[in-house]
Formats: sequence, structure tokens, C-alpha cells
Amino acid sequence: MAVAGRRVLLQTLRGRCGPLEGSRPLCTSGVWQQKFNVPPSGNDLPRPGGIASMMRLPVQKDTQGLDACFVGIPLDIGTSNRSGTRFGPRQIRTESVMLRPYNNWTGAAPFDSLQVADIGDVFINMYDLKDAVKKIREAYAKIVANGCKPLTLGGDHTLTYPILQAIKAKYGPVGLVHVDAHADTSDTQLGEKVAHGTPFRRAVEDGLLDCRRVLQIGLRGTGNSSDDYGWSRQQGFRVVQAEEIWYKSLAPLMEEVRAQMGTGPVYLSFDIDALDPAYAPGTGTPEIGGLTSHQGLEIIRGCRGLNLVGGDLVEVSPAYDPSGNTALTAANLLFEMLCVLPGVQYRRD
Ligand SMILES: N=C(N)NCCS(=O)(=O)O
Ligand SMILES: [Mn+2]
Ligand SMILES: [Mn+2]
Repeated sequence: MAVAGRRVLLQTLRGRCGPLEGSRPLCTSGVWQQKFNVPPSGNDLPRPGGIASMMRLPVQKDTQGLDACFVGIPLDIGTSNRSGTRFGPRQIRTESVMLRPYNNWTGAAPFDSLQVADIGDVFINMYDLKDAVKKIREAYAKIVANGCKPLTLGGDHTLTYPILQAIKAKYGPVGLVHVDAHADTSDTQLGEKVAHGTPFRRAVEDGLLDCRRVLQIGLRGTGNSSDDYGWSRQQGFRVVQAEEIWYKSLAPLMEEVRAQMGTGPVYLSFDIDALDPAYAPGTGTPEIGGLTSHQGLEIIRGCRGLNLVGGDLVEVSPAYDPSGNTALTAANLLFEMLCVLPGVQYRRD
């Protein structure tokens, strides 16, 4: 049975003394005891079973004792086109039953050295976006207070703005790796300052970003002008349009990005519509000619070594995702984010 927090967890699933896959158990009186929460294996707990937390990790109400947490924001009232991202967190959790605790390519073993749990969802206002943003900011001020690194299941991209506000209050202005089809730097949408196409304009205005350490990657599609990304470049952002990286491995680029980011705090914001709709159709504002799943993995894996202080995966809209592949991809990308947080042990180092 999994018990949340840094209390010792009694592992009774196997009921025998022997190496327990996915943990570093201590055997005391014939009962396995683990220091960290470990997601149950699909070989022990049937995949369709269990409480639908992220990776079926223990659920706790706050971040006490946690190094990292998964947290949902069921928000979609900032969306400019097809809605439905309010159901994103729930669907990502559902598809996360496919995830196993180890990364067999990078060797990351996040549950060997970090205490991780799912802290549920932020109680947002579904009728008032500005109030929702305020509630998210207040919730994240508490979430990050003890240094816990939030990995957020979205929710539309509006939510990154209040998260960055809370992150700035804790860490100061941060570097940003922003993966998206869209720059999300509009001044207004339908006259509103707060919407899913404006969070990074607001973030700059509020001084939340260290603008020399911002990457926007995957941008594409038709524009409202012929130079929609000029504003970003004027701020000092590095902009990598999708066309620049078609057919390419992103490992060399990420080496440059690591040099750009240095040792300061960095936030990672991944809009699932950065991926081509062939890979991730379940989103509200799709754009053709996007990144492959492989490139998405390369970007996140390329963030290893950065001083990451949190990340989000936004814009999953399950109603447009009949196969579940979009939410499945999102769940995997969130796991990859966990794998590159500072302090994660790597088995083959
Ligand atoms: N999907 C996001 N985050 N933004 C869309 C921007 S826009 O299409 O509304 O201009
Ligand atoms: Mn976006
Ligand atoms: Mn987008």
C-alpha cells in the first residue's frame, strides 16, 4: 500500500523478501520498506485498476515532504477555438497507467531519489478567467514554497502566466524553454489581456522572465502579421521556427540551449500543439507541419542538467483525441520532465 509523504512506505505488494523492481527497499522483519513513493507496476496492479492519479502515485493534499509533484489545472476558459482542455488532466492521468518508473534510454530513475506524489487539481473558477488566474497564482505560491518542483497537467496555456508569477516570487526571473506552435505573445485576444494566446507577453511585462534565457521552439502556422515572432526576438528570446528544424535531430540545438540557460533557474512549458497534429490531434488550436514525438523527447531530454524549477504540459483536449494518443503522449512527456529534474539519479552514470 502506498502512503504519501516522506514517511516510510510499507511495500506489501510482493509479500516476499527479494529485490523489488523500481525501488531501493530495506527489508525489516520481512516487510519491505521504501524511502520514496514508487508507482505500482502494471505487473502487480492491473493497469485498468487503482485510483487514477498520475502514474497511480500516492495522492496527498499539499507538497509537504515532496521534491516534485504532479498537479492538474482543469482550465479551458482561456481558449480561442475548440475548448475541452478542462478534461486534459483527468485524461492524462488515465493514460499514464502505461508509464513505468524507469527511463530505458536515458537511464533516469526518478523514484530512486525524489519523493513524488500527485497533489490533485487546483480549485479554479470555471466562470471567471481572471479569478482562475488569481487562484492558480495563490495555489502555486504554496506549492513551490518548500522548493517542491511542480509538473502541471493542463489545462489551456493561460495557466502558465500565474504559475510563472508564483515561480518568480520564489526564484526571481527565470529562463524559459517554451515548446509550442504559437508564440502566445499577443497583447490581447478579443480585447482581453488574459487568454491562452497572451501568457508570455504578460510574463515579460511583469518581469517574470530572464529574457536572454528564453527559447521558443516549434513556432509555425499562419500569422496575424508577416512577422508575428518579431516581438519575441526584440525581447531577446531565441526563436526557432518549426521549418528550421524539420527533419532534424534536436540534440545539437539543445546543447546550445543548455549553454544559453546556464545555471540559473529555468521553467519548461510544453504546449502539446507543438507536435504535429498527426501525433497529437487532441488539442484546440492545431497547426500543420509540426514537431515529431521524437523531437519532443529530444527537447525535454536535452534539458537534463538545467536548473529546472518546474514544468507544464498544456492544451490537451480529450474530445479531439479519440485514440487517446495525445493524452498518452502528454503523460510520457511529463514523465520525461520528471526524469530531467535536478537530483534525479541515473542508473548508467
Ligand atoms: N494554443 C495556444 N496556447 N495558443 C493559441 C494562440 S491563438 O491561436 O489563439 O492565437
Ligand atoms: Mn500555447
Ligand atoms: Mn499552441
